[in-house]
Amino acid sequence: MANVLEQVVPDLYRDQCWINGEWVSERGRRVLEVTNPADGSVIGEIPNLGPADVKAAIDAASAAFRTWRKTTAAERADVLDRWYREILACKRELATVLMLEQGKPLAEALGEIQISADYVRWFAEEARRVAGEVIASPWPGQQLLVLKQPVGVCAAITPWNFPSSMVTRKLAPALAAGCTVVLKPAETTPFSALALGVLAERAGVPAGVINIVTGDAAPIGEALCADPVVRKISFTGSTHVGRLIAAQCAPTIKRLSLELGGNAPFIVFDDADIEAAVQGLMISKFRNTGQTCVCANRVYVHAGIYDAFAQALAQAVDKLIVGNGDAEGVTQGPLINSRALEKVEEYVQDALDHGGTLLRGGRPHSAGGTFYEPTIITNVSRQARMAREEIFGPVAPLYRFESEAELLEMVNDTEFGLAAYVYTQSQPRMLRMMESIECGMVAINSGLMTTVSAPFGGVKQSGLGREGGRQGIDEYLDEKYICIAP
Ligand SMILES: NC(=O)C1=CN([C@@H]2O[C@H](COP(=O)(O)OP(=O)(O)OC[C@H]3O[C@@H](n4cnc5c(N)ncnc54)[C@H](OP(=O)(O)O)[C@@H]3O)[C@@H](O)[C@H]2O)C=CC1
Ligand SMILES: O=C(O)CCCC(=O)O
Repeated sequence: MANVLEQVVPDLYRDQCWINGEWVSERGRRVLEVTNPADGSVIGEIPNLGPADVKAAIDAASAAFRTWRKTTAAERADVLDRWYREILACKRELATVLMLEQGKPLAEALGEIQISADYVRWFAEEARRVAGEVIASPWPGQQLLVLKQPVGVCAAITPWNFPSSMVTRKLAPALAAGCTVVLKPAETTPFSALALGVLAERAGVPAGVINIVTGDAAPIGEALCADPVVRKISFTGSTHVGRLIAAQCAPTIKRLSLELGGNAPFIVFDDADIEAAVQGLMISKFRNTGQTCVCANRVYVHAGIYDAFAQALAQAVDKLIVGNGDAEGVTQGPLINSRALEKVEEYVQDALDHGGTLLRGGRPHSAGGTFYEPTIITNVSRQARMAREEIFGPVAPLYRFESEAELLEMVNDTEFGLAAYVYTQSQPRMLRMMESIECGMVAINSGLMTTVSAPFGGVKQSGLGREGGRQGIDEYLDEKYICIAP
């Protein structure tokens, strides 16, 4: 009997990997079941590929690189543009796959598919704008040039929280630059990536330019990191795995883009528009049920408005609707799996043990499974684990501050440095904050900053490199200096 995905999206469902333009089955190996986090039901199966299959994918990418790198920017832009159109034409089906494997509400899934497509279009445009440099020579008659060339075979390892947009945010700039790719999507959410592969094939992406392998992350990751043919790895996921990948890539000195964990401060000054700040926090904190790396992780509220803000936030949280992604009006899906649920439960208990007070939620949701109640905890201690570690769940911890100096000391007291949010009406304060917070991205009076045209990424242990923006394509280009004597 056909499984759920096969029934719902027959044209986009693949339970095979894509290597050298062929759809490859498990070849007698184990298959892995993929479940819907909303109810635990099995929605499909994927091959659990081993190192030999990964090697075949790398070899295919290497062979394809020889010709793909020689295509013109306009040719690559045309292929990407066709991929963009195929994605948009299947927006609803792709959103359904995403919702079923990841759990996010359908409206959010549709939004993710739109931005996935937009990354492809953005980098189709950027492909044409890659330009080198001519440098003023210190030697008479000599020419000094800088060429930009594709890095080579790249590997992309993508997470389960944005199973579609993280794929195109990596693959589109790679292809635009002239690189070829081996993609390993998260085991929990592989079908969005495989469906994007189907559409890439329809768009005419040549065999071997994109290869998709599925299975256990550790051996596949190791094979990708160890192979000298792979010249770059782009990874999004936990800082823990990011460190491991960096260490595994050290022997072959690969280029790395690492988009890792965050610990975003969300700061509300006493001159802020409280209503706007609450609306911003609802987006920043509760989008994707708190499972984004830029989610507000620490909410700092000035003592003068702390109680009023907490009350307004509680009223907004009361309006959230928890449930299956396809149910009318649902805003909060399940957590990705039982490990994620346990982690959230532990962090909440720890915050309460450290003196925090529950204002809302604080328990698994009555819907069961991995659903968790949208939660607010006030008076959270700086010693609580959630002050230092990424919660990755629908929990808003509130901290009180009095002075800017005290605030900045707390805000920067973290190994992470991805995103920060500041709500204030004071321009001098905005300037001081945007200069002083140690992070890669600051949103001022806004709870959402991700867009294809801006460079996304962190400092400190939140990662290396930038994705999106005009910077995103540079991650896939090497610079070659040429010195020409007469
Ligand atoms: N920056 C971000 O957006 C993300 C941050 N996180 C953070 O990590 C926490 C734990 O989540 P978790 O899913 O365990 O995070 P992981 O870092 O384990 O998973 C993220 C990605 O890394 C892959 N991966 C896991 N182990 C390896 C490995 N040894 N080599 C190569 N790739 C590997 C996973 O593949 P597979 O799924 O197949 O195991 C997945 O694709 C979250 O609570 C959150 O704090 C998690 C995901 C995304
Ligand atoms: O969590 C991430 O790794 C990416 C976030 C993308 C977004 O903000 O939409």
